[in-house]
Amino acid sequence: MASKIWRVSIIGSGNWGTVVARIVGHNVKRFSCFDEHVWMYVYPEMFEGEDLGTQINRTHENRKYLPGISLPKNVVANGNIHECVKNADILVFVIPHQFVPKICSSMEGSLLKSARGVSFIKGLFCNKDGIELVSQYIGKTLRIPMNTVSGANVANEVAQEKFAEATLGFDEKVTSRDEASRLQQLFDTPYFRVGIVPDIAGVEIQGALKNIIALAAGFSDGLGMGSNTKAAVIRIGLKEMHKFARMFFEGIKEETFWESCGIADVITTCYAGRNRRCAEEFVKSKQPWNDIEKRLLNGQRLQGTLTSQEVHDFLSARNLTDEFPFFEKVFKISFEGQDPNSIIG
Ligand SMILES: NC(=O)C1=CN([C@@H]2O[C@H](COP(=O)(O)OP(=O)(O)OC[C@H]3O[C@@H](n4cnc5c(N)ncnc54)[C@H](O)[C@@H]3O)[C@@H](O)[C@H]2O)C=CC1
Ligand SMILES: O=C(CO)COP(=O)(O)O
Repeated sequence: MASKIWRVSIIGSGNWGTVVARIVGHNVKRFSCFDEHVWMYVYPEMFEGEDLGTQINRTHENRKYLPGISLPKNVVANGNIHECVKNADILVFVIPHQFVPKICSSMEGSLLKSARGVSFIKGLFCNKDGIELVSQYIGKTLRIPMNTVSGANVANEVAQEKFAEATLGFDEKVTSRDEASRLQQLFDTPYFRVGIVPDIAGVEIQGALKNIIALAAGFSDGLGMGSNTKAAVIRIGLKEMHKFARMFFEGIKEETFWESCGIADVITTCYAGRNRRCAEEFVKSKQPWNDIEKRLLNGQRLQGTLTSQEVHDFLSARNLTDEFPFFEKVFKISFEGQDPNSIIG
């Protein structure tokens, strides 16, 4: 595998998906071990009277999800999932997690046997029956080895090349250090520094759960509380995130909580993320989540509300909601009309 030229496909072209495609598009030209063309799957939709993928290839800009940022010309948008993935050695998944099952089923039978994947998705599949990381779900469904990347990465800031860090998690049983380093090369730039840790679950679970903490931070902002309150929300949220990760995933390394995928992502999301912004608006406007998402995000998707529901279903099926009172409060404020003031105290 190490001497082969890797062809890369990006599955996703939303706000973060487009930034990841931009980074990869630049990086494959820097290293001879990658094919210089990068496919980017664009979910078919019309924008400004034109098919979005066609517009991206004409303008080299994703004007719907990342306006004002140019894409390198070697990133080629395509609305046909089979064509995007059939020759790919590396599949980079960056779509909202609710769309993963459908995308995976549309890819089945199209992949190279040697393909492998990296998930940049921040979400979780959990319900009353059990819990699964998104990367585990993709790996099992498509029968490919998976890795994961997560970090303090508000997309619009990374797009403007403002310095950020991220963490690449890999499983030492299926991905060698050499392969993990080559993946690191694919994503690392001087303004986007990617560290590697042999701990997929530790990296990924935090990326999913921090979105619940961000909702609480948004409630606090919506109530007009100050920074001490928000710091309290972050502290309590971090403790529950740590407890949840430890309780339901074996082998998570303590050091991973201190990487970009951990505490740093909680901080940035609680100050600059979409979940925070929509939660502030939820408290102020008292409108339903769907209306707020449509009004504020122009087609981008929230992950925290769904994750809050999923975590609640999972915990309540096991009579464990009392063990996670903070997550439970976020759920009740979000979906059962509980007073947002109850987030603290
Ligand atoms: N935006 C950000 O700042 C960051 C996002 N992430 C994570 O990356 C993942 C992807 O997020 P974004 O790229 O920001 O997406 P986004 O929030 O911009 O969502 C829009 C994307 O969803 C696609 N979409 C809409 N309906 C669809 C359908 N039925 N089937 C398939 N795709 C559909 C759209 O075509 C578009 O590509 C999420 O898990 C998010 O949490 C991670 C780090 C930063
Ligand atoms: O994950 C993010 C920053 O690291 C972005 O979070 P939001 O989805 O809340 O914008």
